[in-house]
Amino acid sequence: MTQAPFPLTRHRRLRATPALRALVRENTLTPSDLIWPVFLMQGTNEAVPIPSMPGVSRLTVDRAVEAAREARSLGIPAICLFPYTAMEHRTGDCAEAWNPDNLSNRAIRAIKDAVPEVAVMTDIALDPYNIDGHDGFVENGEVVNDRTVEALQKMALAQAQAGADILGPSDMMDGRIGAIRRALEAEGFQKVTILSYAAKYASAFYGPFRDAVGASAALKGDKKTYQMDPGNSDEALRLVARDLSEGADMVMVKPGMPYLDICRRVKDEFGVPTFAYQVSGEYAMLRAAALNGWVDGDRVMMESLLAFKRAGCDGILTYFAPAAARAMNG
Ligand SMILES: NCc1[nH]cc(CCC(=O)O)c1CC(=O)O
Repeated sequence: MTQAPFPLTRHRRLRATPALRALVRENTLTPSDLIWPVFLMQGTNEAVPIPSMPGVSRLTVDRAVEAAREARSLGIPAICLFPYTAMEHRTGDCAEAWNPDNLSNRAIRAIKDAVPEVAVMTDIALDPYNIDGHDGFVENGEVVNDRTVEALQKMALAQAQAGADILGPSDMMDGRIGAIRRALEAEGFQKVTILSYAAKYASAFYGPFRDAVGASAALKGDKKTYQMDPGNSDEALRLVARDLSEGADMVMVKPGMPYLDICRRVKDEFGVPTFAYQVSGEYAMLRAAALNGWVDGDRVMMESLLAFKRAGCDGILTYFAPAAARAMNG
């Protein structure tokens, strides 16, 4: 780097006015950087607030369609669906996961019917349907890999059939990306994309999400045998490489803010479309501080999202999506 000595160089010159700051700003945020996660529930014309996520509600399918319309008008390109599954649909065999008419698949169809321009992303993992609350089948107290992957293939095909644009395997089983990609190709779904939750950590920041989808009570034990150890960084690169080699189109790091170092490493190493998930606990802590008047809610929201862009991310899954897009649209 070449720099004249002070006072020939004065760094404050370029910070002196809004115009100059705007001119030299390296990273910016736009509504098209956002994916909006939406929680689904049974029923019609209802929204039930989630206490640990102030400002976020579970929506019935018709209300989720309204959310998709709002996404379109705000310039948010994609929404991601997470179902709150009724207790009677949580079973040992997780069959509801690939039911073509389950809540999630009905919502995909309704949204693609009404607002085809908005991309619909899904979650692929068994936890909403599993009596044990785990992302995979539990046999003799162990989360088993290969049998789970077969179930995830069926789940993926049902979602593709319903019209999903982006499949989001969030389960962290080995071999699932390749298995899902092969199934999609075999069934003629060449255009369906996979955004792999490639580096997903076993995190305490998922707490409010598990309340939102009713998984907190169901979960026995923890997810440390399949989700990553928060102490690891090189392993994230191996997992991203593996998922890309199996046919992932895009990759994700999750959680977000505590793992920006991983986002940067992934982007530098692979240069592929890289996303981060600013998860429920991150949203909850920023909202809680804002509601207490301890921080300026809008400003910490925008600053936290811009940090992902600076770390190299192409986009962010965030519960702030509609609020942030509204703020940007002025
Ligand atoms: N496979 C389930 C899943 N998909 C997204 C999240 C977390 C999202 C959030 O906290 O906002 C989780 C929770 C988990 O792994 O236990």
